[in-house]
Amino acid sequence: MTTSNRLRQLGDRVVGPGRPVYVTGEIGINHNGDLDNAFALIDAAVEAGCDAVKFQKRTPEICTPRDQWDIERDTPWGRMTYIDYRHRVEFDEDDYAAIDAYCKKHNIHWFASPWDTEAVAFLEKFDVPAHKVASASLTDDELLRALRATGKTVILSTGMSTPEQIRHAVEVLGSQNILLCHATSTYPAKADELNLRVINTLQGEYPNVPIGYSGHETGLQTTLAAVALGAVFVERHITLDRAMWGSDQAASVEPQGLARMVRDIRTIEESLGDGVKKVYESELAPMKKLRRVKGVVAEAGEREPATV
Ligand SMILES: C=C(OP(=O)(O)O)C(=O)O
Repeated sequence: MTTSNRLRQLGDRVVGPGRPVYVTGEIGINHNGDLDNAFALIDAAVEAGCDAVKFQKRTPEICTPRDQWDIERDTPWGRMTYIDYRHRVEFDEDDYAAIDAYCKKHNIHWFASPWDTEAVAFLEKFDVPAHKVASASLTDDELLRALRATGKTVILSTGMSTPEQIRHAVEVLGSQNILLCHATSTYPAKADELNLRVINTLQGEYPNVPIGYSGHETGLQTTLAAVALGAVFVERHITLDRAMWGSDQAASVEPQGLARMVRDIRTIEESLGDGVKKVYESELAPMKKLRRVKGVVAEAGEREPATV
């Protein structure tokens, strides 16, 4: 198996085995429709060393079932109908133009998961490096076909999906431009339902597709384990404060945690190495001091070192 066909272009970055893990801070709708919140979240992602921030883009009239439009609910902005609320947490074209400029200025990618085909057309007005398919949209062939037509890398999340549904979605999207993400779609996801070994199952089943991880757990250890298992792309929801209004906030990572997570991902990718057993130059002094039976002496860095 070569790795070259498991590499994907995301703007000016190449993502895949042997390349730095591409880390995405999923803002989703944790900005609560407030551009200042979005900028503060972008700042946190830049500060942490993320490669991208991500949003969710919906056309409310298409994504909200008609029978829910008029249901009233209490929100931080007063009592309003559900359709008004969905509009309240959506950014318009001017907002995204401001986000685009802000991300360019701070040298961080942004992209989004469109939840309907109008949202695909909306996002295509911008120079986004990729599109994402949320797990909930994996069975939406019309959306997948619209995304395939963009020619961009499509990141496909696989939460709440069967192997057959995933195979069908891959067929509709074509495997050449996609990156698959293992995910469990519960918020927060429990450790015993993360099933991180599915990352290896997907690697085996889709040898020509890079495999990543989109996490909704609390804590960071399991996301780091996903990287150790070979995830080449990582996405976690981010928030300014887990106590903020919104259904995704509680299962999101705050700025300090995000910085720790990216730092630890970089250490893990460095420490995974190339898998070739060798004796390091730096091991020679400890070897001299500690090893009683010398064995066959090998040069530092040789592929087949000492027999002991
Ligand atoms: C919900 C989303 O993705 P995931 O299924 O990976 O959480 C999304 O990208 O909007």
